[in-house]
Amino acid sequence: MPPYSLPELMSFLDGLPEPRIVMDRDYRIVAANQAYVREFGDGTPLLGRTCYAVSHRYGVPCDQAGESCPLSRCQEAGTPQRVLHLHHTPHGEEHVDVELTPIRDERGRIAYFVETMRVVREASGQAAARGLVGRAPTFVRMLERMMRVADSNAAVLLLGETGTGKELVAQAIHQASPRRSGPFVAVDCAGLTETLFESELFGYEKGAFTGAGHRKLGLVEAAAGGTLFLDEIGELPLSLQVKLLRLLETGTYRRVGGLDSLRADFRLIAATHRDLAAMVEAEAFRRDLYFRIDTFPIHTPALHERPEDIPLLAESLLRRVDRRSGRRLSAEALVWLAGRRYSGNIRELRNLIERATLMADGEEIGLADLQDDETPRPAAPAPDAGFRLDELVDLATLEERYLDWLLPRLGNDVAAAARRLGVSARTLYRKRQGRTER
Ligand SMILES: Nc1ncnc2c1ncn2[C@@H]1O[C@H](COP(=O)(O)OP(=O)(O)OP(=O)(O)O)[C@@H](O)[C@H]1O
Repeated sequence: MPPYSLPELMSFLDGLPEPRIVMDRDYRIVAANQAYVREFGDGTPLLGRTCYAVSHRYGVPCDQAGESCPLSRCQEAGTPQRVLHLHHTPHGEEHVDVELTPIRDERGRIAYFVETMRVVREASGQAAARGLVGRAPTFVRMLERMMRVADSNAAVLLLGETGTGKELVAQAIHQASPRRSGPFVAVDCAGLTETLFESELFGYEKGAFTGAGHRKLGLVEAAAGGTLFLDEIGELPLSLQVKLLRLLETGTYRRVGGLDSLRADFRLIAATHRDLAAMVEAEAFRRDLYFRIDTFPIHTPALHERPEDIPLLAESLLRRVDRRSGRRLSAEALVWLAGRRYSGNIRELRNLIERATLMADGEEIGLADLQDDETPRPAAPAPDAGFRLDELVDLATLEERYLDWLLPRLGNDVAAAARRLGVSARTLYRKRQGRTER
């Protein structure tokens, strides 16, 4: 017998707000608390049914259906296990954060498992008019990392191609964090010049410089109690990286023209589409700043890493951009969208759908509406188009043009290009920045 009888365990669990069930070693539900019945109950009795049948409609445990199973992991490791699963709920399929804790009998053997569930409100597994949507394994992996880090105050670094949803992910982490009632302040580092950096981030006192007619709050101060999102951090010039590092290390700053040292109170989320590690090697990004912001990196997958999500995203984006409600994409249109390459990722998909909604007159958006795309797109260059030069140029220009031709072919991956060219990434960065090699 376990140290607690089932009725004792249940009366304890019933008092808890989160949905919880108790399972035996054979995956059978032996008890469910009131919160679980309220949120996940489907009207049919739960007791005696297996968790995989109720949550997934599987005939076999999750690990035999190609998913990770927290129960078998918990059994093997003997410690609590946490995973993210897509579960059937009365509201359709939703992402659920599942935590399993073993309950031992007096001889130390695992007798039961208590499973605690939390529906992830920050992302949807079905088409939705707002927020993150997705169900592909790469998306679920990202979501799992987001949910793990959200509770903490750790710095997060979002790494992913342009248009993969880094800003949306940053907002979702903020929403899932204890700072959700505080502000979310986004800063585009690409737009920060030397002169703007301090006045934008730290604010200024009245009379700090000509034109400073009143005290202005900086973005760091505006983010107090919330999250500061530094977008495009890879674009920050080296001279400004030092200033940012000082803020992060000391946790204090001064308004321009001010004497008081003010304490910063924000959770940092930074994002970039650049290969920061390669930039560090190339000395284009400070190593100390990199390690300061890289506490918890999260990769935001490109569309080609989650092609199965394209129809779901397309349906969701249609609800967001169409001024007429209730229209659908034709089956043919969905197939065409799913088979396309997107160098601009979800942003490009969104634009494509928005244009099509303007072209379509009927209730259905068809292939012709999508293909009526007259804007010349900076399409990814055809891989077989060779390098050509039709005029006489000096060697420096030749090198420059060759790099202009080569880099897009390698996805603008400087580290990969450097390997192909037999030079260091650092040399290549310097060439791109128009500097002479040291
Ligand atoms: N998982 C998702 N579900 C639904 N919409 C998404 C998702 N990810 C991104 N989007 C939408 O795609 C567009 C681009 O997203 P976002 O601006 O967050 O990308 P980004 O990675 O920050 O881009 P950049 O690097 O260019 O700043 C936005 O309209 C956003 O709402």
